[in-house]
Amino acid sequence: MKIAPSILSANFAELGKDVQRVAAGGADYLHIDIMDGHFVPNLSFGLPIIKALRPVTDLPFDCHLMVTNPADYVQLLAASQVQIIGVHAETTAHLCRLLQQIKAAGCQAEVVINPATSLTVIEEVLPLVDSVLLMTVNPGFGGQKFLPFVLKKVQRLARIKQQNNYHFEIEVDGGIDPATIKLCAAAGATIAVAGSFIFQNDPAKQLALLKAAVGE
Ligand SMILES: O=C(CO)[C@H](O)[C@H](O)COP(=O)(O)O
Ligand SMILES: [Fe+2]
Repeated sequence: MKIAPSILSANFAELGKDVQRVAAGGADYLHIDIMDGHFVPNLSFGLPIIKALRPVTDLPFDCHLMVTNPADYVQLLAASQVQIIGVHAETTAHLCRLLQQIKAAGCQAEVVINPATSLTVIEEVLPLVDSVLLMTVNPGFGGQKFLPFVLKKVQRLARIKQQNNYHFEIEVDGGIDPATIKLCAAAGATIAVAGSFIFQNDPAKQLALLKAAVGE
């Protein structure tokens, strides 16, 4: 199980230091939540923050776009050396084209769905994607409670992946702590995003608690 700390819950007054702390603690990715106040009822941060953080760490940037017009940002994010671009299936009528644009820009394509969105919405594009992010909270805010009904969706996706010999990562995002990461790993998730759990205390210590919970 790989871990992607979400900087949404970092201390913004010392963001660079917090990023270095999670990198030193053994994080596998840096999860960056971009919110526009339209697709989700919250604002977070944008490209200047990504550009400022890029020289701070070699960790791959996993950019979770919670915006109504993700296609407008693909080129800008690729130019800012973001490795993974995650787009919500709910934001576009042309999901296949959007994922192709991400790949053509040289990035890994990640498709994201809300807790209430069915896997059937993304089934046809599964051969195209590098990762599938299943939201385990309703997107928009850190510190929310994990929604256990999504575990069945994780299991179903893991089964589809195995049956078709697909190679995408199965990522979960929201409400991850030592108890819920264990449930997600058992269901077949391969990457866990964690924000408030990691940054509520010493990030390296918190990362170690998550890894220990999944036997790493
Ligand atoms: O996409 C997100 C919210 O929309 C965040 O990545 C997620 O909520 C992480 O925060 P926490 O671990 O505190 O739930
Ligand atoms: Fe996220």
